[in-house]
Amino acid sequence: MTTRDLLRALPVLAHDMPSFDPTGAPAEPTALFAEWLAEAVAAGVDEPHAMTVATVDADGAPDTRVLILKDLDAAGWHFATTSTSAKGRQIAGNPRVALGFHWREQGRQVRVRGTARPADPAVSRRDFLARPEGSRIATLAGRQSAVLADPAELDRELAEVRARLAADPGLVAEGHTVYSVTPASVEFWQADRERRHVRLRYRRAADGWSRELLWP
Ligand SMILES: Cc1cc2nc3c(=O)[nH]c(=O)nc-3n(C[C@H](O)[C@H](O)[C@H](O)COP(=O)(O)O)c2cc1C
Repeated sequence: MTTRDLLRALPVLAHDMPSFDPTGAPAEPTALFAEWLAEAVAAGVDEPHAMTVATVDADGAPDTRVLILKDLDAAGWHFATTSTSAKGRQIAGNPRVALGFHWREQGRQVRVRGTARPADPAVSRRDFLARPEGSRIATLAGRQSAVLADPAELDRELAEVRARLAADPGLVAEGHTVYSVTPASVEFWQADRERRHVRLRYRRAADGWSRELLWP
């Protein structure tokens, strides 16, 4: 079987999915996102807090990777990473980002477009200290996205950091940064088996949010 045949034999949006009535949608996109996230968790969606984060580099070329959503509040969607990583440098050069969530089991997609801002250093510090030991060791070993010339170097660094952390449990990785994404637009997409998908887009307006339906 060719890869093409393999791909074309795979079903898509063929399972039972919830319906979405946009007429009853809340005025704020964060409220609808919180509802959908809670429903995704209740439905047993695997890693519903994993999202694709798109950035652009200094040449305007897009880049994406998966990150974990750490919080959602009035400031927006939060994630944590290293400011000196590829994405951290890209955000420093151009803070415009996009987030993508895909909750396969429910046929749902949420797209957020907005601006990322680093949180107060005290917030990032608290976030770091609340992380499991393994995550702290990995971040303290640092240099995310730099070229790894020799895997043995990583093992040495991890062992060294583990010893340093045991001696000083309050160690904080300098570059660990919480970013919040202030949304400019948020789109909620609900699949339909008959392909009559529902799309609701919120756009920031002078006095709150405008809401509009989109053709599927
Ligand atoms: C499910 C999943 C969750 C991840 N969560 C994070 C995260 O919260 N923070 C992070 O820095 N990298 C996370 N990663 C790794 C990133 O996808 C990426 O490889 C890393 O941050 C380097 O990205 P960059 O080179 O674009 O800076 C995660 C990867 C996966 C698959």
